[in-house]
Amino acid sequence: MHLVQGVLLDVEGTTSAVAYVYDVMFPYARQGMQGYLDTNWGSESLAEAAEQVARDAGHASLDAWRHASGSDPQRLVLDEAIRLMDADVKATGLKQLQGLVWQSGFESGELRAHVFPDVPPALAAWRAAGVDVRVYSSGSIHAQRLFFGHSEAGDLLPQLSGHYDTTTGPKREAASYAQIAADWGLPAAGVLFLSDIVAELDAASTAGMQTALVVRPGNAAVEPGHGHPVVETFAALPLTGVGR
Ligand SMILES: CSCCC(=O)C(=O)COP(=O)(O)O
Ligand SMILES: [Mg+2]
Repeated sequence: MHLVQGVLLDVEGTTSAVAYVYDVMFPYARQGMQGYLDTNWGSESLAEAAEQVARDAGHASLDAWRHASGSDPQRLVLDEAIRLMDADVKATGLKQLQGLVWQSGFESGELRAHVFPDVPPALAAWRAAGVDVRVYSSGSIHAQRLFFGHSEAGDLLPQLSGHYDTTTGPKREAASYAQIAADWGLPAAGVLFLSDIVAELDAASTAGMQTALVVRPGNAAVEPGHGHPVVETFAALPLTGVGR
């Protein structure tokens, strides 16, 4: 492994169990979506997410969608959110909506994010060694901050120096990783991207990043021959950075 100045982390299947996201967080969002829309329709953050849902659905705006369909905009957004959740589509607008619904769960303590036990000590060790750690997830930046701010291991946000979501670009496109490295101010080759998804690692590698496939309990099996180094724990990555 070459010199690592920054570590870029995927969440689901990498820092945290797929089962926590699918069995706890997604059902929480699905059950709470209609009530959240009913209570908060007209709020600024919900309006922004609703506009993004409309754009993701191919409309110029929510108003344009309403005109084209003749339907109530709140109904359009709810139906589309449920359709996307049922199809497990990680669309930017849906992820923004889910983050808003999760907020009260994380803040009340009803939700506490799972992290694998090797994650908190590795984050602390990497940071102490001068390695900058950031997150790139399909989950919105708002959701990421709630997640790592309310984990089973406590508040991990002080160990993280940045967050990226799909507003930067899709996780399976090399341009997204080039954009992240540019925003970070690091050469792509100085960044190690850790993920459970080979297509994401391929995209990061095409952009020039170092990569490792993270294999965790409960992850989907990965076909051999992908060419990425494999780790089962972050403890296998005793990185020594150079600071910035
Ligand atoms: C960090 S927010 C909850 C996770 C989430 O909604 C998600 O879609 C995870 O996607 P990832 O890109 O981290 O695998
Ligand atoms: Mg993942």
